[in-house]
Amino acid sequence: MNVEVRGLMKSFGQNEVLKGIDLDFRSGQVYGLVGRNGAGKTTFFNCLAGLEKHRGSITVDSGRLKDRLGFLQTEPYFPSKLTGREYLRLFCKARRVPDEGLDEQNVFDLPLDRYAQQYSTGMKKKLGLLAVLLQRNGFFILDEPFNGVDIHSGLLITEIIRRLKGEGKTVLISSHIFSTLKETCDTIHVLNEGRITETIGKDEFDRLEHDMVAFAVGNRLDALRF
Ligand SMILES: Nc1ncnc2c1ncn2[C@@H]1O[C@H](COP(=O)(O)OP(=O)(O)OP(=O)(O)O)[C@@H](O)[C@H]1O
Repeated sequence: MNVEVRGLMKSFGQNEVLKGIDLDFRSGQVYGLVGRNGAGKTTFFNCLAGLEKHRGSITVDSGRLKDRLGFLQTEPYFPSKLTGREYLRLFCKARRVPDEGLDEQNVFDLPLDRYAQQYSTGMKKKLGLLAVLLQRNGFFILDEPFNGVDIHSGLLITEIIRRLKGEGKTVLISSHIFSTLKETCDTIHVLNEGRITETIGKDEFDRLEHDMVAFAVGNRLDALRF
């Protein structure tokens, strides 16, 4: 699924968070979006998902984005009194895909008959991811998919992203853990003060990481006595 974003702008009152984003997302590609806390990554995702009003255009090569979008939010929301199994069924029903074989497809070994709201942080993330995977979407936005998940699950998620790419899906990830982006992405976009300031291909990931360490650490700690 190919998606073209042009001149996307979003403000909250006087706070101009996105000041004109132009990006292209292509089938079979994995994109990373990095930026400091508050840079606007989640706001950008919410605009793509149609959850926030914005200026600018989002064009899709076929159909409507929202009909093929799997959006894993940073903190997925779960209604009370809904079990993991019921949550997965609800997602399948929304896309009219079969909800059979949920136990076999429960690759994260989640306790599907417990209330999802009572899951741990990592379990909630994995349930949210499983739900959008079962829907067989074409475009995935994964907002911090590795946050809070254990090492085994992190490895599994890395492999899932590789396989989504192999299936020709489009994947957009944000993560504060650079190594996970290095392992999964083809391209990384840097969001800074409302604009995309750098777009980096695989061969430059090490250089970007080096620049980030230099900027983040530099001589900042010299004044700290511990
Ligand atoms: N609903 C809202 N109302 C007002 N301001 C908002 C709202 N949502 C986000 N913001 C502001 O927009 C800016 C970008 O926030 P956003 O959550 O998109 O950043 P982020 O890059 O995802 O940050 P983080 O890495 O911490 O998750 C911040 O200044 C934030 O306070």
